Parts: sequence; C-alpha cells; structure tokens
Amino acid sequence: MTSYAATTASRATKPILYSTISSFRKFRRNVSPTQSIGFVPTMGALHEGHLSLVEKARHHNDIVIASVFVNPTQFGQGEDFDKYPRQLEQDSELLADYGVDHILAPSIDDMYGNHHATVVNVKGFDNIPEGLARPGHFQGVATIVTKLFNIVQPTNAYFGQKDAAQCVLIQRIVEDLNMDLTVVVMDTIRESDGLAKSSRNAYLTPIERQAAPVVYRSLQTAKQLFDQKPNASSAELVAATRSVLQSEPLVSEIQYISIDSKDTMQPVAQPKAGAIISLACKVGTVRLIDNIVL
Ligand SMILES: Nc1ncnc2c1ncn2[C@@H]1O[C@H](COP(=O)(O)OP(=O)(O)OP(=O)(O)O)[C@@H](O)[C@H]1O
Ligand SMILES: CC(C)(CO)[C@@H](O)C(=O)[O-]
Ligand code: BAL
Repeated sequence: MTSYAATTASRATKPILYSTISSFRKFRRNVSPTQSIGFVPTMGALHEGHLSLVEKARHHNDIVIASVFVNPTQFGQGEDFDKYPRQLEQDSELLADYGVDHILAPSIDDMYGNHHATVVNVKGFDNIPEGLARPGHFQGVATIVTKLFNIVQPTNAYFGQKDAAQCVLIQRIVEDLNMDLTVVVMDTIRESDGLAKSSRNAYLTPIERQAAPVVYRSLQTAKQLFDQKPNASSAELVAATRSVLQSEPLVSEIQYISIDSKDTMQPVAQPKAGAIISLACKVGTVRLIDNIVL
C-alpha cells in the first residue's frame, strides 16, 4: 500500500461517527451536489484490504464515508454472526488515520426495525457456487447494500475483488436499478505468504494460519497450468487446484472450486483469459474464500 496513512497520521479532524440513520441524514442533506462522495461499506474488524479501499476513495473524492455494520441478513443459520469480530473504537481510529470524514455505524434495530419486509433479490445468485454454499447470503448483501446506497447516496462505492461474486452482484444492482453511482473494484490485498487478508483470518489457530496459504497456492497452480495450456478445460484446472488443497491435512472441507465468467459468475466449462477461479474451503473449522483471474 502507499503511505497515505503515514502522511495523514497527524490529521486534525477525526471522523464524525453517526450511530443513527437520522443523524447521518442531517449531515447528508447539507452536502453540496458539487462534492463527490466516496463510500466504503464494511462489516468492521478492519485490515489493510479495507484500508486499500479507503485509500483509493480518499484520493478520488471530496468526502469519504465508511460504514461499519455487521449485517445479520447475510449470515445463514449456523454461520458466525454472533462471533464476528466487533471493534468499532479501534476501527474508528484506523479510519481516522486513513482520512475518512464520516462513519455510519447504525444498530440493527435502526437498520431493519420491526416491520422490515422488502428484500432485493438478484436472479441467479442463489445458484452460483458461493450462493449455493451460503443460502440467502446474496439476498442479504443485495438488500443491505441497496439500503446503504439509498442512505449514503455516494458518487463512487468501493469493493474488494476478494468477494468476486459480491462485486458482480452489486454492479448488476446498480445497472438494473438505475443507481447514479460508480462501483470501483479493487485488487485483493494479501499477506506476504499469499493468504488473502480477511477479518475471519483472526479465527485461525497458529498452526491453521501456517497452513492457510495453501488456498492461494492452489489457485496459482491452476493459473500456471492455464498459462502453459490455454485450452485446458475447467475440469482439468479444478482437479489441479483440488489436488494442491488436498495435500494439506488441515484443509478439512472443500466446499467448491469453480471457474466462472467474470461478468456473471456463472460456471464455464472452457475458460478464456479473464475468467475467475474461486474456491471456498475450511482450514480447521475456519471457512476461507479466495479467487484469482486466469
Ligand atoms: N483482502 C482484501 N483485499 C481487498 N479488499 C478486501 C479484502 N478483504 C475484504 N475486502 C473488501 O472489504 C469490503 C468489506 O469486507 P468485509 O468487511 O466483509 O471484510 P472481510 O475481511 O472480507 O471479512 P470476512 O472475514 O467477512 O470475509 C468488501 O468490499 C471486501 O471485498
Ligand atoms: C458489502 C458488505 C459490507 C455488506 O454487508 C459486506 O458484504 C462486506 O463486508 O463485504
Ligand atoms: N466479505 C463478505 C461478507 C460475508 O462474508 O458475509
């Protein structure tokens, strides 16, 4: 990452934290239409992946807004909603260092109330591999992101390629619902050993953490095979990826390995350059996802 944080370490103004949608709206109504707003939605527990989005937003907008909201509707039964790390104070300090102007962190009650009945459902996403692995997840994401866009009304919104299907989903919503904003997708930020940064990496035990880079290594193996043999089928590339994952005893479950169109995230049998290979697996009990572009 570049050194924006270092140059702003002594930034005079701290971000303003809004814990209610109505207090945020009072501020938002007074923003001049000539000012651009960069928006970074997050679930908190921030790391350099999130901060790369903030950094980009800071460089390209007059005002930068981040949201911190652990959205219950995108977690399925038995998933980690309850234990998802929550550390708003520490996140606010990081966002201050990176030059964020405003933080929206509403409660679940404020966001959903008692009578919430509207959902946003983008056709097809229940049937892609990540949608099948997490039933209801994409409806939850589509609904909360639409709500956040309505509240924040950003000029530009920033998302990470690590959640590849989420990026395609959000681009679809913006186009289909004629939203007047630009979606910017940023590369996945990795640890030095290749593991994609993720808030959920904190769940890994030290020994699982040592094993976890196998995820990225397995994807790189597929990419190398594709580079050597551009007519390789998806089945061949998936088999190569699977065999690397299976060589690591701490990989306890492979949920899917899939090669998908970059525009729709629908699986393709014969990949072309630009297709995305993505996977979800468990290292110990921790579910990790990752992808790379072929
Ligand atoms: N390593 C990363 N590089 C770039 N962007 C990232 C990275 N990790 C997360 N993001 C992006 O940050 C935004 C907020 O993601 P989120 O708060 O879910 O973080 P996360 O670390 O992916 O958490 P999780 O553990 O839930 O996967 C999303 O747009 C996501 O794609
Ligand atoms: C976009 C998002 C903030 C919606 O809750 C979440 O899915 C995430 O953090 O990627
Ligand atoms: N990073 C995507 C949010 C989720 O896993 O629920």
